[in-house]
Amino acid sequence: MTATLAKSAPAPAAPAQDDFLIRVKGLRNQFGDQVVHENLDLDVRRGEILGVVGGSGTGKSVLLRSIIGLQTPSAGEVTVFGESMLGREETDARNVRRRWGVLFQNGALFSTLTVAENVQVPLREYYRRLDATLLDEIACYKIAMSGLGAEAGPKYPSELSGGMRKRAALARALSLDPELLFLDEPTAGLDPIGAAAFDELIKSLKNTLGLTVFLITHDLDTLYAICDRVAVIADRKVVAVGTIPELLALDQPWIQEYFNGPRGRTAAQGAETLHDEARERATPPAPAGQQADARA
Ligand SMILES: Nc1ncnc2c1ncn2[C@@H]1O[C@H](COP(=O)(O)OP(=O)(O)OP(=O)(O)O)[C@@H](O)[C@H]1O
Repeated sequence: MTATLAKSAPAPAAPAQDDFLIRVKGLRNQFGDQVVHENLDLDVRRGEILGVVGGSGTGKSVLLRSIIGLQTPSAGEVTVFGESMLGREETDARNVRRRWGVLFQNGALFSTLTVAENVQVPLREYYRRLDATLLDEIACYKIAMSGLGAEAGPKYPSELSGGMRKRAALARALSLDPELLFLDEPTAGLDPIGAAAFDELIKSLKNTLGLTVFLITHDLDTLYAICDRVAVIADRKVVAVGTIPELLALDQPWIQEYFNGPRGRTAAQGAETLHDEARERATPPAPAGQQADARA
């Protein structure tokens, strides 16, 4: 029976090795007696927005830090762009690091530098010979890409709203034209309209620049609006990865509570409404005669 089904409906081809930009295998992280990750596996596919969710303290940020080399795991393997990230020489690691951008949870902007100077920090680190005019031009361009006006460039982080600081941090994360973007709770602290605008920005940057995005979030609306797949961390490991419908079909208590709780249902309804509105906009109105027929 199974064989017949397999013949008539072949399973989709498994992604090739180089379709994975990030591969984490058997990761273990421990602080004192506290084991945060045990035998954690995760693959991130090229070109996808992967949402990473889990309860508070389940180790989402520690996972991000392990992938980008800010946290040395006690066991496991992390490869990014096919390169092993653990135990690398600093020069090698720098060459890999320049291919990604990171937006940390609190933005992590340098408070004594203006927005434009913040954006220039990675450029100065990697391209020491760039002249001041070019640095200014690149900073202007990145600031515009992140949706800020040019007037934000000479401002200090303390002079910006929370949403503007997120965009400034995003401009800095984009400064080296990354292929891969790490975002740690990018919409936390934003009002719903600001959060939705930020989601749209991430989606359009992903589409226009061909980015792969690793996105930690608690924001259900973000998951529905922009994530291709979602990875769920619980019990110290990734317990499931898939599209939201795939996750909803699983009998996993945290997943059911998260997506089917009151907030999850509201986010799903919101996504459905947006989907319907988009479909209506995309459907050309029927000719007048046909409309009359339909009403009759
Ligand atoms: N440098 C550290 N030293 C000791 N414990 C740490 C360190 N970094 C993280 N932890 C602990 O590891 C656990 C996971 O932290 P992490 O910040 O990854 O959680 P999270 O899932 O991102 O949480 P949240 O959703 O609340 O941001 C927490 O219990 C935290 O206290």
